[in-house]
Amino acid sequence: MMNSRRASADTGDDALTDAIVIAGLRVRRGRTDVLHGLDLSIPRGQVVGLLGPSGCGKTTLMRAVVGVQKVKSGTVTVLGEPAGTAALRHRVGYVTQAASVYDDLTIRQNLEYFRRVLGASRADVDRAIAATDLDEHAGRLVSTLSGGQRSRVSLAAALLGSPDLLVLDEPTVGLDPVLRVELWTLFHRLAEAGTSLLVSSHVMDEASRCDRLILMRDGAVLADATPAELLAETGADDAEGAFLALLRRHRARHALPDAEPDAEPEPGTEVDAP
Ligand SMILES: Nc1ncnc2c1ncn2[C@@H]1O[C@H](COP(=O)(O)OP(=O)(O)OP(=O)(O)O)[C@@H](O)[C@H]1O
Repeated sequence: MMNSRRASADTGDDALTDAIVIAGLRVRRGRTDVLHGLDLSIPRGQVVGLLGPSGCGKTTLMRAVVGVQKVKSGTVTVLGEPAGTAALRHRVGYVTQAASVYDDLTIRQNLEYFRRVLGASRADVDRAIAATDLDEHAGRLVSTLSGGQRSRVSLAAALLGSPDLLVLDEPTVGLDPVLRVELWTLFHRLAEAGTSLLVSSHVMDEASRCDRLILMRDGAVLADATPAELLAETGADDAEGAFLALLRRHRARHALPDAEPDAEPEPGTEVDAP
């Protein structure tokens, strides 16, 4: 695996300096071995992208990070604590692919409800609404919102209580390019304020928006590097090219047949499993 942080991953201080440290993580779902002994460390205060084709294990990895995934072996340490422990309940925000807000409540009513469940402050609701640019819609029923607005309500709910780590599963899926840019800008604003973000996507042109990238394939990590390091290391012009170059390298190393034809995916399209 290409990993420009391996030296730091070998030090014993990772649990303190990194938001997430994963060692030897194996997960089996149903009859499928989904993650095959993953080692990974994810720094604090950055927007880290988790990219790879549909079905490669991104959601499974995120579920392990938030502590809702049964694991076969290995450890997942989040903010210095074992994933899923009670101490992390208010420190980790998770937005799943499915909308997690109530259609028959307004934005503000939804956030008030979640605020009370979390025991967060009243001021948090206004802060979360402002952070997601939902001020002018706050009194509207969620059922009347567009897909992008609805995604932002889920994100606003995850921001309640000011979590130290946000785990966002494909938050930009189905959004138009303008909304996608707005959301990525918001992610970076949150990171600048000290939040760590792990954001999954299977749209490769979102790679350049991340501070750091984890490229996954078939339950394994192909690369863990900055976008610039990835391009320099592979000689590719963009993330798609880098992904394909790493894939060829991975196949050669594991003596797997090359894909035919080795077509470059269009920017903004899914990278289909060859
Ligand atoms: N509940 C389940 N039971 C059995 N297998 C599952 C279950 N959920 C997912 N899988 C399998 O685990 C593998 C990884 O799925 P996962 O959802 O983690 O991938 P992903 O990279 O997040 O995909 P996508 O980008 O489409 O969301 C796939 O082979 C999938 O079929």
